Amino acid sequence: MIGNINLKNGSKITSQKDPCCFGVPGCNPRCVRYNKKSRTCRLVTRAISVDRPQLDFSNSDWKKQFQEDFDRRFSLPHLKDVIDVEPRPTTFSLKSRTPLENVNGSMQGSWNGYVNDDDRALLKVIKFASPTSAGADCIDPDCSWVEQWVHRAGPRKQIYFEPQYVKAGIVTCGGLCPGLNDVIRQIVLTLEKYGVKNIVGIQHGFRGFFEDHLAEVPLNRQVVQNINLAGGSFLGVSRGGANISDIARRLDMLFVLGGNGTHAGANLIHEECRKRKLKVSIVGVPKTIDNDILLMDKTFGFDTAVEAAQRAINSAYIEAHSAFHGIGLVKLMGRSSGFITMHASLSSGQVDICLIPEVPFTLDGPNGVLQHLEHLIETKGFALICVAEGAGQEHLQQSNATDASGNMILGDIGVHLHQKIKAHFKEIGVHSDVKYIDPTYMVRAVRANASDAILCTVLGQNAVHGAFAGFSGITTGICNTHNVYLPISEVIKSTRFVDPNSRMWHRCLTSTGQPDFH
Ligand SMILES: Nc1ncnc2c1ncn2[C@@H]1O[C@H](COP(=O)(O)OP(=O)(O)OP(=O)(O)O)[C@@H](O)[C@H]1O
Ligand SMILES: O=P(O)(O)OC[C@H]1O[C@](O)(CO)[C@@H](O)[C@@H]1O
Ligand SMILES: [Mg+2]
Repeated sequence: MIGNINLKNGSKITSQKDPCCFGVPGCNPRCVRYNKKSRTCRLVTRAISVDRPQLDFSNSDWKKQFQEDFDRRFSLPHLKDVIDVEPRPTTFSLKSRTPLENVNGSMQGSWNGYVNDDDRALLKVIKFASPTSAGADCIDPDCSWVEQWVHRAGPRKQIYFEPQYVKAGIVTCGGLCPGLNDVIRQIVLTLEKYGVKNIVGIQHGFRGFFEDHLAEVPLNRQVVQNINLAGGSFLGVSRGGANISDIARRLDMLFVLGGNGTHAGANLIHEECRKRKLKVSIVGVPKTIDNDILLMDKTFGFDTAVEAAQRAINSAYIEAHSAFHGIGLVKLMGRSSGFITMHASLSSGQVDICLIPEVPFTLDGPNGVLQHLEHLIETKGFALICVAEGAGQEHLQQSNATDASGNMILGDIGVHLHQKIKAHFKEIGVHSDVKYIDPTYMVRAVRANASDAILCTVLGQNAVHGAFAGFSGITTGICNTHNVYLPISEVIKSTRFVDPNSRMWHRCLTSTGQPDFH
C-alpha cells in the first residue's frame, strides 16, 4: 500500500554518476555535454552508457568484473529484497474463464503457459569485429563477446499478492502517444484475469495524485472495452507535478505509462516505497512517440507516429512538386531524438533533406543546406525537407524557458528554416515557393495502428505479470524482438539518440542523397 509518502518537495532524480541534464529537466551547466556556446546539452554522438564500470582491460579478469557489474545493474528489484513476502500459486490461468480459485496445483498443472523466473534474453546480439564497424557497440577495444542476459517478461507460476485484496492504479504522464488507451485496457483486462476487482485510473498524470478535484476513476472490462478505438488518454495526461509531495492513496500496484521523465518519477516513488518497506509494485510502461528510451527496440506509438507523418510528407511533396520551384518543408516531433523524422523520411522515400537533432548542420556556405537546395531546384525543379523539431537549435536564440516538467522549450526550427529559405532564394534572385507543414499534434493524437495495438497488448499484459511476480521499479519493453523486464534505473540513465554512425542513419542519407552539411 503506498499510503502517505512524504517526498521531498521538488525531489528530482538525476543519474548519480553523470551530472547530465537528462533526468533533471532542462539544461544544466554541470552537464558533461553542456555546450557553453549554444547553452544547450547536445549529445551529437550515440547515447553513451553513462554507467559502465571503469574496466582495466589489461586485467585478465575484466570480463568477470563486467559480467558481475552487469548482473548487478540488471537484476530486478523485488519486494522480497526489503520485506518478508511469501509467494503463492498464481491465480492466472487461461484454462479457466475465471481466475483460479482452487490453487492446490491441480488446476495449474493443466496449463503451463508460465515463464520460468530464470528465463533470460540477450540484450545485445551482434558480435562486432571491430570498434570501427558501423554502429559498433563494444565493451573493450577488441569488441570481445560478453553475454548480457536480461530477464524475460511474462506470467510466473508464483505470485506475491492476493488478487482479491489488491488495489491497482494506472497513470499516464507526459505527452500523448498513440496506444495509451490500448495499454490501459490491457492492464485492466489482465488484472481482472488474476482476480483483481479494485482497479482505479489516476487522472491527468502525477497531478492526479494530489489535486483533490481529480478523483480516482473506477476501471473494469466494461469501462475500458472500447477505449482503444480512440487516440489520446482515457485518463488524461499532464506535465509537471514532479515534486510529488503526498501520495495519499492506498495502492498495492501502480502502473506508470510515460517516457523518460515519467520513468524517473516512477523510480522515485519506487525507491521511497522501498525505503519505507511498503509492499507496493511500481511498474513502468515506456511511452513516447520520440522512441528516445534506452535499451528498447521501440516504444509503443512510434510506428503509428511514423505512419501518421506520411500524410503530411506526401502533402508537402505534392505541393512542392506541383509548384514552380516548390520547396516542401515538414517539421516533425522529436525533442532531442530524430527517430521519427529519420524513419518517416525513409518510409516516404520522397524526402531530399532530413535534419535531426543528433547531426548538426550548416545553413550557409558551400556545404550548407541552402546551397544543396539551390542544386535540387536546378536539377529537379523542387525539393522536400523533413526536419525534427529539436534539430538545428544551434541556429536559434536559446531561451531558458522550460515546460511544466522542466523540459527545455525549443526554438521553432520550422519557422526559422521557412524564413531563411525564402530570404536566401530572394537574395540570389531565384524564384521559390516554400510550403511549410507542421503536423506535430495531428501525428500524436491518432489511435494506434495494428502493429502498435499488438505491442501495447504485449506491454500492458507483461506489466501486470511483472507486478504479480513481485518486481518493482521495473519497466517492460522489447529488446531484440523479445519481451523483457528492465530496471527503471538502467533505462533512465540517458536519452536514446540516433547514432550518426548507425546503418539506419546511413540508409537515410543514401535514400535522400543529401551531402554532409558540415
Ligand atoms: N527527474 C524526474 N523526477 C521526478 N519526476 C519527473 C522527473 N522528470 C519528469 N518527471 C515528471 O514525470 C512526468 C512526465 O515527465 P515529462 O513531461 O518529462 O514527459 P515524459 O515522461 O518524458 O514523456 P514525453 O517526453 O514522451 O512527453 C511529469 O509529471 C514530470 O513532472
Ligand atoms: O505536449 P507538449 O508539452 O507540447 O509536448 C511536446 C513534446 O512531447 C513529445 O511528443 C514527446 O512525447 C515531443 O516529441 C514533443 O516535443
Ligand atoms: Mg521525455
